[in-house]
Order: sequence, then structure tokens, then C-alpha cells
Amino acid sequence: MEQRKPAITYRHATLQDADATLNNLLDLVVEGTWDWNRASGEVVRSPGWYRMLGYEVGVFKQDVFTWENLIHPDDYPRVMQNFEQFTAGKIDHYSIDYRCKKQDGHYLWITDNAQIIARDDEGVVTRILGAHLDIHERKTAQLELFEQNRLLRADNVTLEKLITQKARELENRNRELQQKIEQIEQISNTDPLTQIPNRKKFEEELRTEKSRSDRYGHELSFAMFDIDHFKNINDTFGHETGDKVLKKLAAFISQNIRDIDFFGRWGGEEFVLIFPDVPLEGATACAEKLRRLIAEYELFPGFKITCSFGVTSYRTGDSIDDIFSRIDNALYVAKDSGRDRVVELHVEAQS
Ligand SMILES: Nc1nc2c(ncn2[C@@H]2O[C@H](COP(=O)(O)OP(=O)(O)OP(=O)(O)O)[C@@H](O)[C@H]2O)c(=O)[nH]1
Repeated sequence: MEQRKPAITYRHATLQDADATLNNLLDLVVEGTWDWNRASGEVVRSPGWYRMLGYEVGVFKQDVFTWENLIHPDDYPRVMQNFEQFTAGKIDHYSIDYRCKKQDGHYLWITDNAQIIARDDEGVVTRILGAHLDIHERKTAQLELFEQNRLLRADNVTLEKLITQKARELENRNRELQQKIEQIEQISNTDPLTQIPNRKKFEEELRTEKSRSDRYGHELSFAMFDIDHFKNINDTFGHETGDKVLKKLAAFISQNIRDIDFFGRWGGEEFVLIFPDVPLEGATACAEKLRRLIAEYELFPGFKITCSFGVTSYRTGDSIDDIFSRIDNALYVAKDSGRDRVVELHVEAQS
């Protein structure tokens, strides 16, 4: 039978060119190669070998200890035994899965394949070529499956128990997710400076209370207040002090309202209050109490502020714009008539 000649794919003018082709091809088709030479004691490793484990190329000494130090301690005896049997000619093939330490400290499952390519006159191995392949995903999936099968087969673990365990894990995961969702919701509803509800949350709350009032015919009132001459505070003491004033005031108001009242920051130096189940007169009295408390409160030693309030109540069929137009007018009148006062605007006053 005629012998098939190997096809000659490459012709190189120099050995250097041939080396370059070989190295580039190796880097393309195998993830990491190694080449052990007994005479020099060196192990030459390809760039892919370093990259697979996340190390900078060439960072290690080119000796066998580098390799031995990276093998997972649980796999080490098995790998060494296999390697010795291979070099002693007791097994024909060297192909073994084990874990190698990556730069980030985690371990990567690899398959290590090797071939003896030179022996001396006495038959002692003098050169071995090998290649590492990343099998991490496949191996970890396989091990998890083995573990589940093992648990299933174990006398004390029934399928039912395994399902219960998985269900519990899922429950914990769901609880964590729920907590994350609540945290995100909390952040999106809170004013970052004062840590009280923001305008978005206020508008949501307003819609809810409006529907509740429509449904049950409950009274519903609102107040908006604004710090007097706040611009002067910023201009005189600086923006940072202005921020501290806003924070202190927000905390102070929060402590002086009922739990069911809603208090939020509308924006800038304006704040809003919702008084569910309270008629206009009640809201005005509450605003008056707050106005007085603020005027008496020393935010910093010797430092006081005043606020102007606009108050109105809800009339069935009012739109949010109607409510705001009234409350804005009331606040405008409070400012225009000298500040540090509460002005209420009856529904009839608008109609
Ligand atoms: N420090 C600080 N200042 C703010 C913030 N938001 C708005 N301001 C300032 O609040 C000031 C509001 O000024 P004006 O609207 O003129 O009102 P005012 O000086 O309080 O005067 P009246 O309301 O008429 O009594 C502006 O100088 C804004 O820059 C904030 O978050 N921090």
C-alpha cells in the first residue's frame, strides 16, 4: 500500500520563523503549554498558561516547583503519583484533572495532558511536553451533580429532604432580593440631604390619601411651608450651614407631628405636610403650633429661623393641581403679608 506523505503546510526560511509560527499556533489552539527539560531543569510555559490562571506572563521561575506550588493540596498526591507512574513507564498516558491556584486565590479545574518526547540511552525520560485545558465550568457542574446524587443515595437524605433544602435556599435568596428591592425603593423615595420622604414619595402619598378620602368621605388637609429669607442664611453663613439648617429643621418637624401625618421635602427650602382625617381648622392649628415651635427653636446656639405656612383642605373632585394652586396662593399670601405666619385658603375661596 502506498504510504501517504504528510502535506507540507509551512515553509520557513529560518529556524526563527519556524519557531514564531509554532509558538503563535500553540497560543491559538491550546490554552497553556509546558515543556520540561531534564538536562536544564527548566520548564518553559506559554503565555496562554499564565493567562489561563490570571498571572502576568513570565512572572514565575521556570522550574517544576512553580507547578507543584500551584496544585491544590487535596489533588497534589494524586497528581504526583500519576506523574511518577507515567515517567516510570507504568502507565502509557498522562491525562489528569486537578485544580490549580489562580492569581485571585481561587482554584481552576484543568486537564493536564502530556507526552514524553525524549529519553537518554538508558531510557530515562529527558523531555516532556504538556498542555493545560480549562475545564472549570464542566467540572464544577459535574461535581455538583455527583454531590446531589451522593446525597440522594445516602441513607439519611431522601429526595424530599433535598427538595426541602433547595426550597429553603430559594426562600433565603428571595428574602435577600426582597430586602434589596426595599432598600432601592427606600433610596428612591428619600431626600438624600434631610433623609425624609422626597417629592416623588409625597406625590404617591397624596394620590393614596386622595383616593381614601374619596372612598370614605374622610377629611384631608395639607400644608406647605418655606423657610423665611433662606437665601440670606446661605449668603451670610455659607451653603453648608444652609444644608445643616435644612437637616435640623427636617428632624425637628419629624419629632413634632403625629405618626400618621406625612412630612416630606418638596424641594429647595420648601416642605409639605399631609394631615389625613383632619379638617382645615385642625390642619391650621397644627401648622400654627409648628410655626411657633420653629420660631422658638434654637437650631444652633443663638440661631433661630422662621417659616411661612400655606394650608388648605381637599374637596372631592379636586385635582392635584387644584390643591397645589390653592396651597401656593396661601403660601404666597403668608410671605407677602410679612412672613412667619400661617395662611389658610378655604376651598370656597378658589371657587
Ligand atoms: N443650602 C441649601 N440651599 C438651598 C437648597 N435648595 C435651595 N436652596 C437655596 O434656597 C434659597 C431660596 O431663596 P428664595 O427662593 O429667594 O427664598 P428666601 O430667601 O427663603 O426668601 P423668602 O422665601 O421670600 O422668605 C436659594 O438661595 C437657594 O439657592 C439646598 O438644598 N441647600
